[in-house]
Amino acid sequence: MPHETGRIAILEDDPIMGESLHQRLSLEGHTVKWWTKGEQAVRELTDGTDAFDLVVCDIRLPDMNGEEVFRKASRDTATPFLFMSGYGDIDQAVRLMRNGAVDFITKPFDMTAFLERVSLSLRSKEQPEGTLGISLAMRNVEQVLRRYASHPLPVLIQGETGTGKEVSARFLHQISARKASPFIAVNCAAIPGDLLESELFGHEKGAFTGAHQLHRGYAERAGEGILFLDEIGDMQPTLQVKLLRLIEDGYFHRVGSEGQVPFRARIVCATHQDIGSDGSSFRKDLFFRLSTLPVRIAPLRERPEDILWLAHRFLEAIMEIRDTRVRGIGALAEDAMLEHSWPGNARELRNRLERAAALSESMLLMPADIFPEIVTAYNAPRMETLADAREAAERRQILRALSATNGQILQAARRLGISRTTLWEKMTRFGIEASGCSGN
Ligand SMILES: Nc1ncnc2c1ncn2[C@@H]1O[C@H](COP(=O)(O)OP(=O)(O)OP(=O)(O)O)[C@@H](O)[C@H]1O
Repeated sequence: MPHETGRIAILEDDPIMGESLHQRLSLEGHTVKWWTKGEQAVRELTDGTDAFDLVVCDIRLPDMNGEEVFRKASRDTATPFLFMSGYGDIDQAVRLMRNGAVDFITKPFDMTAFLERVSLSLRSKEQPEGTLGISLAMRNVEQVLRRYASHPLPVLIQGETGTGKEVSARFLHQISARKASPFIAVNCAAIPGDLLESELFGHEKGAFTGAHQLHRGYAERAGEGILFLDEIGDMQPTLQVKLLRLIEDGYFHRVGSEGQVPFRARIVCATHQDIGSDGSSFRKDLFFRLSTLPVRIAPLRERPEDILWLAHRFLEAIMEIRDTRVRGIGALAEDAMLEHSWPGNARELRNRLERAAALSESMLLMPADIFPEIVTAYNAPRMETLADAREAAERRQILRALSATNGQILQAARRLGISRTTLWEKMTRFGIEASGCSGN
């Protein structure tokens, strides 16, 4: 089973568990570091001497809680955390995932399952391949980002949770001249407000009790790259003022210093909140600055063309690294996916497929594999007219053909055995959008 290798840190106080994870990960070809104390982990994760691709972290530790370690180490949120939680810690683990951890696995687990989670976590931060989707909406996003790529101005990415805001920000980084410089991701909701200032701007030695040495913040460490401020809507008002000043002046002060540090990175922010609305308490002047170049990522339900396209990409990635019998998605499961409203967007789609691939016994995924909770309702006979049933089937078949041809309308029409004009007419009638005016 091919897999990614990387630099992995383990934070586990149990000597037997720690030793066995260390041995196994080393055997798999990873470079492994093992800490038994939270304080040790925080120190090494934040002093900038070593960079890790993944931290595998126990939630219960003798000196501090794994959540605390994650918060403190979120000074380097670019490092993904995979949590190992006991059954009673699941709520906490889920909360941590919402705050930026990549994944969690419940103890006790078997080693194969653990290694799969590690591979998936390592891959979760992989660079996008250059295409964000086949829907008109996502192609527009891609075009807009390509247009924005060469500017130094801030970009504001808005969209529901899980729509792919961070994926889009990383895409922007990859297609820009800043590619060779860092992409520093900061989850503003994951770092307590009073800590965020010194995390962003750094602090001088002796700036406050406990500031034993000079600390360079994210703004400095981003160099000439991208400073990605996720969940910007959660930033405290006092810090909003400082961010505004940084954008206007082009420099900032480390906490406890009068000296000016030039800011050379580009700011890209993301939020699922409507921070520009009248009802929002977010500073209007900052909003206008940040949203100079706005991008809106539509929810998945508004771009059904991307559902199967994403599903097949996710499944292929899962099949590459997982020992699964699954080789594809059955037609009924595809129908069910096209009918689902995807409140958790692309993240929900990925999670459902991961679970389905892990649990399914068959080669083709069935609706029950992907939607175990609604399968009864799905199987219940629904009474509809023949005309409605025919239209629904036609719509699904068109979406399948578009997914299989990466949104190429001429090719999709050929596959469907109809003319391009007929396909256009049907797509318009069914409210399906696609890119294709130009020679598609
Ligand atoms: N266009 C895409 N191509 C490939 N993977 C995607 C795409 N969009 C989203 N994903 C996957 O869906 C998941 C969620 O994406 P991402 O973290 O970018 O969303 P988000 O909008 O930033 O979420 P949040 O609001 O919770 O921060 C990730 O696993 C990501 O890899």
